[in-house]
Amino acid sequence: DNSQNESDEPKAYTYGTQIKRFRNGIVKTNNIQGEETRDFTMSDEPVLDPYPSKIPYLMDPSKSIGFLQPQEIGLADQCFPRPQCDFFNMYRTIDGSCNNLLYPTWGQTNTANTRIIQANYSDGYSQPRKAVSGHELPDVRKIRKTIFKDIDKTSPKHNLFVMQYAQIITHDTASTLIKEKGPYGPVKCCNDDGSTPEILPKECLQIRIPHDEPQSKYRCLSIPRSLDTSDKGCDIKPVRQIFGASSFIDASVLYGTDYETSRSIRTFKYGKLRWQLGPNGKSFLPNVKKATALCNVTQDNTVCYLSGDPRINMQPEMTVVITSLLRLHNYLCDELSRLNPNWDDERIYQEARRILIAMHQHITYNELVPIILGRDFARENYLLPMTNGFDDRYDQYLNPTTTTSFTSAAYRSMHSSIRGFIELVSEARKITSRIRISDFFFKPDIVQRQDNYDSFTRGLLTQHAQEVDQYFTEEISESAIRIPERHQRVDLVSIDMARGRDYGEPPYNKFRKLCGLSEAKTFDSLIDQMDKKHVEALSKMYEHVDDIDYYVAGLLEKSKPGSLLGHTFQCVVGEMFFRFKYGDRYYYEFGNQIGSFKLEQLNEIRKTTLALVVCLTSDIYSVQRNMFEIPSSRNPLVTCNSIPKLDLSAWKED
Ligand code: HEM
Ligand SMILES: [Ca+2]
Repeated sequence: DNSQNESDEPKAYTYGTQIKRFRNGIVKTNNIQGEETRDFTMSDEPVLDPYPSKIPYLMDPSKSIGFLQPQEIGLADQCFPRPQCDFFNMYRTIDGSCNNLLYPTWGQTNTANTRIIQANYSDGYSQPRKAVSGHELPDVRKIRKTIFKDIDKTSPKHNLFVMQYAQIITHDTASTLIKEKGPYGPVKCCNDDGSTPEILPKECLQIRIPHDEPQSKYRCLSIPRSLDTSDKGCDIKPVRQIFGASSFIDASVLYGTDYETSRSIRTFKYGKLRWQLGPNGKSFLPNVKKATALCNVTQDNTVCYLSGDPRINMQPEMTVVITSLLRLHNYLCDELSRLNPNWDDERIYQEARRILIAMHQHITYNELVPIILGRDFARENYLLPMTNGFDDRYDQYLNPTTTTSFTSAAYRSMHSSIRGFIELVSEARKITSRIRISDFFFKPDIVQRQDNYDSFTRGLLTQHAQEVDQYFTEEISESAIRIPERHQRVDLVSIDMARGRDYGEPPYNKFRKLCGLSEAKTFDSLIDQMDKKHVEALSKMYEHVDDIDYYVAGLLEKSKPGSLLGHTFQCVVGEMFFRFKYGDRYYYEFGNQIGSFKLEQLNEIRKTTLALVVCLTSDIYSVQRNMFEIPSSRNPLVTCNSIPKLDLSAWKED
């Protein structure tokens, strides 16, 4: 009887039918009309991981313990009204609703995150986890100061574009909302003068400063807890977090996730999105010149951009890449109106949006995913796009909703790849200046000064990323969101750990089990995934091996061959990208769906590269083909003229 112990017994029946169904689809290759891609960008790339692991969904079901039952995964669905769906809508909705026609709230904005392992709250409802002994877990700031120091270790091969595109995927698929109102008014986790409130409101996460750190009265780190189903008056147990973005990889960062925003950024002429001309005659996102919590302008003549996502002004490189998507959208509109002069604004907007999303998904699965997860792993788990034909593996029973384990730990680990100083680089690939990133949080003005836009982009292509490891730049762990007038500094790494506890993430050991490893009985058994010194660090920090935070141990794991991530992060991120793909009815490679492309259109989309997008949307003359790797003799700069273009004539209507 496995009803007694939630996660100890194999649940062969969990997902049984769906697994079989998907597996049949895969095993019987005659079901697939096309071929999986082999290597696109580097044909001589060797196999790095001869034994790539499988994501939980594709693993032997008896091993994928820890999964919730389908009805538990969809537990929060009952909290939200069922939207009315138009079954014949060729285009995605803005908020992601009705993507799944059976479960129309799956992936929809302002619904709840889902989980892949049952939550671990100390009260079974919403209070953060405690140690097995019943004591408090170690303070996150203490862990941060002891284990996650600032040591410079750059990736030999990968550039900062990996970091930046990865963050775009984050904002596309997740947006944690926070509790803003408590019973006694707005939630304040830190006083205005930067000191800690004497009684911390229960809507706040306690982040204590360890005693051996220099103390200051004005050093408050506490942060609000995230908004959850109980705030929406929905009493499910344990709570689920509400998120403010559509789960699907649908460029909602550019287009918005609610109808009001999406309309506010449209011109309603020729399908185009609103733009303004920068001083150099190039288009930039609309400048709203309005200070908000997420844009720190003090004077009227400075810049605050508007786009589909409020985090657009967070840091300049984010702004640069979203600006390139804006330019791409408007370029596509020009091309489509030239081909189809009779199309109205709505038609052009929707078609350009559909093409842009497809290009964005293609870059994600063809270029980014193989870098983050490893090409062999990506191939093993059916994440690579096909070279021709349609894919018919849409799975209506696969829930694409963003999971808490992905956002609070596995994918957040890439905060480790951030550089503290950002290089601006000339066409001759000389560094022309270097900025300190914390000077430019929420101050995007710099992007449209002189030719900075191009220089930032070249910087993303030539500057090495940091390794995804236990080291984090103090630019984010000591000064992210430096607000000088409020003496407030934030430690993003401590927040990451605290957020995991806020979400009720189970400890590391559960993820070992989920991902096909054995549950560690003692600290020493962790040695299969990490160096001895890390095992020791963990055993000094935590009382019990079952206490270890997933985020912490995951970052200490050795990375898998060809991947930026260790075993359990690769597993959970892999699972998520699988769901974002096979759970998205509008995924660009699917045939036989209402929103499917024609085959000749699909084959054009497959020519998309990040190189093409950068060439189309900037004044840069040369780029490397493999855009997420540093230029080298194997990955030389080539002129933009030599990058294959898309021929949009397949979109011309008779
Ligand atoms: C300079 C760059 C970046 C800054 C300043 C930054 C900052 C932040 C902040 C302030 C949060 C919210 C923390 C919270 O309250 O829980 C966050 C969340 C997050 N970040 Fe970053 N981040 C950066 C880059 C990245 C990158 C490269 C990734 C790559 C995957 C990433 C992944 C995430 C994820 C998954 C979340 C959770 C999102 C959510 O649930 O809303 N971030 N980041
Ligand atoms: Ca989205």
